[in-house]
Amino acid sequence: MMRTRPLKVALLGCGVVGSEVARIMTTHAADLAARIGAPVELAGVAVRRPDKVREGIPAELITTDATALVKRGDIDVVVELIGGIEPARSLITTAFEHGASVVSANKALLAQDGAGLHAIAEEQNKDLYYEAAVAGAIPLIRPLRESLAGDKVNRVLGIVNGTTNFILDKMDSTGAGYQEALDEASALGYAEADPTADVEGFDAAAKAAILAGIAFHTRVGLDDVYREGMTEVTAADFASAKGMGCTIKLLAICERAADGGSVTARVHPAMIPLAHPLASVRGAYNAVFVESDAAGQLMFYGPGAGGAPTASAVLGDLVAVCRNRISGATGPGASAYTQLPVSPMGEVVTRYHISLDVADKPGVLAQVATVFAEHGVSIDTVRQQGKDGEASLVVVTHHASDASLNGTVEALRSLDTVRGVASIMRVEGE
Ligand SMILES: NC(=O)C1=CN([C@@H]2O[C@H](COP(=O)(O)OP(=O)(O)OC[C@H]3O[C@@H](n4cnc5c(N)ncnc54)[C@H](O)[C@@H]3O)[C@@H](O)[C@H]2O)C=CC1
Ligand SMILES: N[C@@H](CC=O)C(=O)O
Ligand code: NA
Repeated sequence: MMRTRPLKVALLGCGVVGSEVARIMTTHAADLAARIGAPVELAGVAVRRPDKVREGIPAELITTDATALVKRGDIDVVVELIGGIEPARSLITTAFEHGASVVSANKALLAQDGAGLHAIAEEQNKDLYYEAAVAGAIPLIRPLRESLAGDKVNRVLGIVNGTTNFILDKMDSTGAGYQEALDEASALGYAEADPTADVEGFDAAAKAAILAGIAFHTRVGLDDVYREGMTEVTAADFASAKGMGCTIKLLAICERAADGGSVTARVHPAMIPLAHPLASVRGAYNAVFVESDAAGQLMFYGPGAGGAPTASAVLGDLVAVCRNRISGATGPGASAYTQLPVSPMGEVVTRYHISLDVADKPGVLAQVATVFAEHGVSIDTVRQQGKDGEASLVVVTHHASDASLNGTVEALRSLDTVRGVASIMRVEGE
């Protein structure tokens, strides 16, 4: 039966995502009411620039005082879409304290203080939902928190940043320059307010921290995630990758150790074989593999960024939270009972592609091979190309620990015959 009193929603931020949330709330109002069992009313919209024309949003709903809005006391759900740490954190906390549940897309904040916010939500018996915070429109948080709650997840691996995938795809498929591709991603609403968060891997690292915490029922901080961005990836790296039948993607990889006693989380560019499903993830799309004991391998794929796709995930959360308000229930809270330690990057084991500039003279190859052997790093393939007394040597290793590989590279740099280490890239997905 339809409840007549509407559920009141306060929207904080009306930018790329917020404006789409407001639009869908208006255009789909009747369907949302039918699915929830009560009308949902936009009761206030906090913005920074009140003079901007916002089609479809009555002027009387606009305010620049977000704090007063979340303190009103008649608000059922606060939808936080301003981003950043402050004032977002204080506004969410105040919202809980004044009786509202919260939907957010703010991965930076959730990675930094998800535990604290969950604790306040639980204290106040309110919901905190954030499907849009990881992999945009793709249902991933809810499947991990709910659908897979009876299984044991061992690995989460994928592309979780739309902007960098868009840039890498453009560089690879059209030969576009890095800056040109980044400008286009920003214009399309994919990039963060400061795109450094995307290209330096901070955004993907925040998502990895959130995913690892939920997947392994533990707490993984932002500082626990090893992070390398994609600004150093060059056209030469793409050429090398092509030579190996690979492409380059920025990956987030969260793993439970084989003995189950610890976890790792990392973000870095990696070569992956063209035949791997992640290689064909184009533009701002994301794709994430989840491996678990009973389900086996699951793949989640879809738009990872952009106003409307992200708004879809926000609206899904809004419906869930509204349903909970009506039934008097709350959804699942934080689950960090395993308290697994996070191992350092040095213990991660993977394969590597190393490109060296060396002197083109007899014995160099043997010298280089000896350094690898001395550090316990086994070589899979070596390719050598001569150029005017110099040569480039491309070594692909078998699985080795990051610490052994770093030791090898350090020793290689001290050889007279090694002029430089042109690039080091991990090889995943084989
Ligand atoms: N754009 C995307 O594809 C995705 C964005 N997100 C997240 O969604 C959130 C919003 O992102 P976008 O809409 O892209 O950013 P945006 O920069 O387009 O919008 C944020 C809006 O909040 C406003 N704002 C900032 N501080 C405010 C304050 N104190 N009071 C009122 N308004 C304030 C800004 O003026 C701006 O209009 C961020 O947390 C972002 O990380 C998540 C997934 C995808
Ligand atoms: N800037 C982010 C937006 C979505 O989370 C991205 O590009 O993935
Ligand atoms: Na999502």
